[in-house]
Amino acid sequence: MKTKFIVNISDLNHYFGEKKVRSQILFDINFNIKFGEIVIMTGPSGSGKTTLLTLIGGLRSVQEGSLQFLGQELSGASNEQLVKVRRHIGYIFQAHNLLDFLTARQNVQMSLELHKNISEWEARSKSEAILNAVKLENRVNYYPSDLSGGQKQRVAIARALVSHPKLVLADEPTAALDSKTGRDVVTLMQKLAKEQNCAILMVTHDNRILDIADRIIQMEDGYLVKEVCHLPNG
Ligand SMILES: Nc1ncnc2c1ncn2[C@@H]1O[C@H](COP(=O)(O)OP(=O)(O)OP(=O)(O)O)[C@@H](O)[C@H]1O
Repeated sequence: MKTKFIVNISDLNHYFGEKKVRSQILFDINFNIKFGEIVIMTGPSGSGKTTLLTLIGGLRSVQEGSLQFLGQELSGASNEQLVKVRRHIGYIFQAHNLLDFLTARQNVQMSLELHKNISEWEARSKSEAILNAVKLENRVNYYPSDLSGGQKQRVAIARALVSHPKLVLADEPTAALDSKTGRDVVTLMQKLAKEQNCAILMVTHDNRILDIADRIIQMEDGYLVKEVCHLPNG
């Protein structure tokens, strides 16, 4: 049966450490993400947001409970299966994580190189097109050190979206930006994601951007404590 959810989590628990120092970080998480939906996750520092994001992203192994991505169970998945899952996901982090020795285009193109059936010419032209979409057409050959914070974050958005992922995971993408630039960056993410029917799960402490969400969820001490649905302008 085809699932309407891109992510489907039930009774998920997670622990760090072993034996006596083992401590539980996530408790009984139940939550879904629909195709094309923008979900914002908030909550105090240390409440487990990044841990949950990395589990959903196939960047760490599920220990207890169920986490399905596109209907595929990630609990007990092999490394190979996790690598395949990651191809459907774009990642955007606070510190943009661009490679300094590659130009804007090369940084974007790198993420297409995971997709082996794309020729170099095609990868290059797709990369230039998406840099165009984030209004960096005149910065294609610039290195990250010659770009502003907002421009770097736009390259990171282009890199995350160039392969048309089903889901983008963003961890505080506006943290290093002033409020206007931060706003522009998330508006752009929202626009591109809606065009591509790509879901976004974004961790943020930035109250000024909450209105771009279809849904807001809140973490506290490892629990998902609150969910606000159907915002008026979501
Ligand atoms: N690799 C690790 N080993 C042990 N404990 C960890 C590890 N990673 C995170 N933790 C602990 O797990 C808890 C949740 O951390 P997490 O980074 O998920 O929180 P967060 O809500 O994303 O915080 P922040 O908003 O500060 O980024 C914290 O108490 C943290 O110290």
